[in-house]
Amino acid sequence: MSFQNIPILDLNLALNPETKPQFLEQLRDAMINVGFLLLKNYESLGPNEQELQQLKEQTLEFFALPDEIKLKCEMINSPHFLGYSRLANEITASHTDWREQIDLGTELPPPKEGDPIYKNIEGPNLWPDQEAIPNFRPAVETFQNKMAQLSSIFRSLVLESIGLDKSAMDGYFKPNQQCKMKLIAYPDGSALTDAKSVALDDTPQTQQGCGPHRDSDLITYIYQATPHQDSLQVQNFQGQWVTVPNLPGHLVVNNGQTMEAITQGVCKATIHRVLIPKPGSGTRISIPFFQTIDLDSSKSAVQNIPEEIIKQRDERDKKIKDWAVDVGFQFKPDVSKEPVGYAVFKNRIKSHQDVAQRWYPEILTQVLAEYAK
Ligand SMILES: O=C(O)CCC(=O)C(=O)O
Ligand SMILES: [Fe+2]
Repeated sequence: MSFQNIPILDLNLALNPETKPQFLEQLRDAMINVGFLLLKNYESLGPNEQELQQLKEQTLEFFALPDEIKLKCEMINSPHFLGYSRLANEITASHTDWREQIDLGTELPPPKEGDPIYKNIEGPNLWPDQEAIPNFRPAVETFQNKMAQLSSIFRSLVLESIGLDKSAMDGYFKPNQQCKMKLIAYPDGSALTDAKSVALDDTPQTQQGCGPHRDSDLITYIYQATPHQDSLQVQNFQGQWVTVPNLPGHLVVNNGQTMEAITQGVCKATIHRVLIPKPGSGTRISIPFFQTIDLDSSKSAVQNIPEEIIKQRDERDKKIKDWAVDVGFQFKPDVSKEPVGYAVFKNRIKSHQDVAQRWYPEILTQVLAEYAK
């Protein structure tokens, strides 16, 4: 049988040499057999309660800004796929996502002339007008810095848990490595009665807050900022949807496809989705942080994974049935053939076709042709 619950891990156990082996064992199981976990007691290495609260307040303030201010930093103005997306403008698994969001990344310069096209994933943010929301940028940057620190330590623990040296992935990162994040608002069902899809001829009857997908990055961390319980779901390896509990003081942690690719499939990138919050439950706010690797990385997968771990991967794969029936097509990184940036770039094009139409019309045509195959 595949997993029925999301494991809960206590980071304090990892910080004490006596309990670290127990932590690593739980972590290995979560990485191989679930792909998702809930992490508690991360404050000494990551954001504290007050910093998360500030980020939540700034997120609420941002979404409450007049449309004209939000639209000034709309993603269509960014060749880097950063900025604000209005409600119902994003597509996942061929349907509209009934959410509104702003994509933010580590503040970086645009790529240089002559750089490969996928380098456009990196660039400056489109910040909302500082006068309208002065505390927004500091709250976002504090969160990014703390999460960059936490995710880097967590990555070493993951490597140790699958029998590798904790520095085994250092070569996949570069100085000032870009991290991504999103502030997302999911209006509840009763607020969507008159809503219209921007991108497709869809209605909120799909119940799709965000359609079934695997993340593209290395590891994702999600701060579920409002107490909604029944929105985020993970598909187990028999195709059943398992709800991720929303526990105060816990971050959701999940593997992305890059992680799966560079660990030879050991760490599973599990399919997940978000349902529209129940009518009357208010807007759900969720803040995922995406740890990414150097876009230029075309190193092959990590080597030297112990036999015993590979065996656990193969046992899991033998049991996988009916999985991924409705996830739709996604570009999967194949680090042995091309730099990881290509897959990440194509997935951005597919999700944000209006942005792609403006900045990369020819590549959009190619991506849609590949997607239709
Ligand atoms: O809203 C959430 O909690 C998760 C969203 C998600 O899976 C994503 O944006 O990749
Ligand atoms: Fe996701």
